[in-house]
Amino acid sequence: MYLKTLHLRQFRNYQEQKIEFTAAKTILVGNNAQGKSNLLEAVELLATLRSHRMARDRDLIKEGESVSQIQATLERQTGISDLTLTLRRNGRRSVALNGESMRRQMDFLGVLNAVQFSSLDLDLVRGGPDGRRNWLDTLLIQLEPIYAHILQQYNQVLRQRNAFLKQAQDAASSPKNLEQLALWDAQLAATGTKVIRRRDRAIQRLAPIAAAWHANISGSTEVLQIQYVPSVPLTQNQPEEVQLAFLTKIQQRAVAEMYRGTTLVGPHRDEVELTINQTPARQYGSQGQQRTLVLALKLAELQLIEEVVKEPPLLLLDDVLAELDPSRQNQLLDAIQDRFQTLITTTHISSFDSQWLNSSQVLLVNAGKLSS
Ligand SMILES: Nc1ncnc2c1ncn2[C@@H]1O[C@H](COP(=O)(O)OP(=O)(O)OP(=O)(O)O)[C@@H](O)[C@H]1O
Repeated sequence: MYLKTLHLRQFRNYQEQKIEFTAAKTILVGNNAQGKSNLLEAVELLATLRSHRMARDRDLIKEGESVSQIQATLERQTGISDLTLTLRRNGRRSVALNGESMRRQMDFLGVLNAVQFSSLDLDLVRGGPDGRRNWLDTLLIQLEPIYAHILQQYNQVLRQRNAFLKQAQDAASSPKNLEQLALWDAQLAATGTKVIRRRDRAIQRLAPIAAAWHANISGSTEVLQIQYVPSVPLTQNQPEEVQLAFLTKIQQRAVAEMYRGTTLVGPHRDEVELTINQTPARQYGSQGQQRTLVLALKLAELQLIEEVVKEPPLLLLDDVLAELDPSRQNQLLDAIQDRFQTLITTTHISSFDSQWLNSSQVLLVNAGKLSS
């Protein structure tokens, strides 16, 4: 797929900016805080309706404005699509495809696919489990857009169940409350099971691809394992079995949940374990080795999305090339070639080899304005 144009209106530090992409690689050059990452974030939003910076919509809208709009034309094998995302200060969003407003955001997801790679991704190795869950969810949204809806349903039930547990804390064992709790348990297990089964499937597909990339980059000296460790034991991926295991576990933790006033079982407590040579990756080796792991994950994401959607997704490289040593840079560049349209941000154009520069479109970014 190929992003032909992008039009930002009152987005972050851009007042109004139209961009036409004229090469498979676009390098955005500028000093810190000029708007390079903001531009990549706009593309990421069109792909996933999420920002890996976890920004609220009101932070995405230009200061002093109430509405922001991101518009793009995208060429796919099936034809050209026009995507529009409108953000409002009150948090209400709307999406349109080819000028037609889409009622469900799910119908908008999956039109544009992109893999984002920034220095924040190192937190996948070093940070807590929520970052890894978030990464997996963002990938799943692109693999199966209906997952966005499933996750939203689960989170809604979780919020309501938590509110109930808090409010019922003092009279937890009254028959009325127990009856009510059983209803919430059933809903949590039903929606949670859908999340767990999809996360399991995605990791099963991603893990061997990432392990192969990792062996390739590390020269086969290291073995990467990615394992999904759901909060509910998953012996089989049959929905009835998972749901039953969910209910059993939640009943075992009922007293603790009532006491703490919050839900202790479910995919919001899942973990994705990354190990290298059987040692947890966060304890293993140098920062360089941790970067290799993240690079392998990103290459695996690219490959998996391509396999599933049958077209190469976009790659958004936010200031990461300079952080990789020359051999890893080359491995990444070799893997991308011209197959994946790539937007790259950098503060120093000198870090690119001349062959690359010759085949790339170079844009300068300065205080929310682009020039060539
Ligand atoms: N909602 C907003 N309204 C106006 N300006 C904003 C808004 N959000 C962010 N900015 C501005 O955008 C700039 C940050 O841009 P961005 O994160 O794209 O930096 P960058 O060019 O990628 O630089 P770096 O190399 O530091 O990552 C800052 O000047 C910030 O004040």
